[in-house]
Amino acid sequence: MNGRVFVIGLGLIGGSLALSIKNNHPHCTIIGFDIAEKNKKLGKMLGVIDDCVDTLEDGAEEADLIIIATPVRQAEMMIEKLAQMPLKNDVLVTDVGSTKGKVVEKSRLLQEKGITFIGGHPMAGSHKSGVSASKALLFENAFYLLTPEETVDKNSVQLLMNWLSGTRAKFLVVSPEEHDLLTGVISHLPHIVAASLVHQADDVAKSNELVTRLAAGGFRDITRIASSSPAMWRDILLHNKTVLLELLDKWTKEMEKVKTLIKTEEADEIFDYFQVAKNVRDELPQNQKGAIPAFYDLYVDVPDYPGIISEVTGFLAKENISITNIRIIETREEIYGVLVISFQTEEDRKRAQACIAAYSTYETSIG
Ligand SMILES: NC(=O)C1=CN([C@@H]2O[C@H](COP(=O)(O)OP(=O)(O)OC[C@H]3O[C@@H](n4cnc5c(N)ncnc54)[C@H](O)[C@@H]3O)[C@@H](O)[C@H]2O)C=CC1
Ligand SMILES: O=C(O)C(=O)Cc1ccc(O)cc1
Repeated sequence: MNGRVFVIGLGLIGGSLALSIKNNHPHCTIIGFDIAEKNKKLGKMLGVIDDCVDTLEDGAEEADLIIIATPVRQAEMMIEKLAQMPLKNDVLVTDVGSTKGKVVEKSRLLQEKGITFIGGHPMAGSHKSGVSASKALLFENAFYLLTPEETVDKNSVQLLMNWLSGTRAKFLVVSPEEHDLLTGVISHLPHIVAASLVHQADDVAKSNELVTRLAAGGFRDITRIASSSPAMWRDILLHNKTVLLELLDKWTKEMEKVKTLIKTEEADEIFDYFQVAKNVRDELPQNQKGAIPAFYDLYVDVPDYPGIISEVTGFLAKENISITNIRIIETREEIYGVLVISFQTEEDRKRAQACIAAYSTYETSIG
């Protein structure tokens, strides 16, 4: 497709969408805007955008597609501003925010001007932020939720999906309310819990320095998402207030239940509590991107000697297999350590497994 795409907010998500749109529509022109000058410069330098503009007006007026990719409270402000600007009659406006209720409500200002707005949320991402972390295939196989209001023409929804086809995401239409409930349960509440676990450990660390050292393993993994952008999460919590207050009430009750089970030493019920959770979790789809992305981890049993990491990455480099992360699990005191290598795709993980088997006798497992 030809046309001008205007991306407002050149961060992880705005940048990744810009790259994926360009991949499938090489003849379109991607213009970027960000309040931070350095992000515009970086976006251009990295080839994420074709050009940048100094003001919102300069980018919006001639745009065929406008993507608002700022934190959600800023997104509301962007909509207010766009509603006061002369825009093309047939421009499509969308956003990428993690909450939808308030953004869609605000979008009625555009609708009153005859401008089509379709709320959007690519349900994949990372705890990293910024345009330099952008990837064209960040959303591959992820769900991409769209929340068009009933007044929105089906052709406009199709047009937006065509623009976004390079994401290779799976589009799903839901109402803004359903969206906020679903993401509250599977993404927003878990972020609050992750942050609270870090706070709790930090509190104990003040009187026992061993906490920090021991937290390097599994604790670090389950609290990874607590490293996400505080500004983004502040806005998400404020936007999804009603849903989150209800979920937190339920969570508190759930914790009270667990407390009682422990106090009364109900061994069988405690067992059941974990057994049911295990059954449910084991049935969740594997290797499919959700809001909290799955990583394609490969565990490699390796001898613990200096240079082992470069030896194994050397095997992978010979076969041109890219990795996204590598670390050693240090929980064991014996001679052998476990190297955990993360890949972007299942195919890369399979190739890596075959490659390591071909070059060494190290045992591998997918955990
Ligand atoms: N990070 C993630 O994993 C995901 C984030 N989202 C949503 O995407 C949106 C963007 O998130 P990220 O790209 O991760 O954040 P980011 O922090 O990487 O990028 C946001 C960008 O917006 C810019 N910005 C802020 N206010 C602005 C304004 N008034 N005008 C122009 N630019 C402005 C910032 O300077 C920054 O470059 C958020 O609404 C978030 O809820 C959605 C899916 C995943
Ligand atoms: O880094 C992670 O695990 C995330 O949870 C990414 C994420 C953050 C916000 C979203 O709205 C969707 C996905």
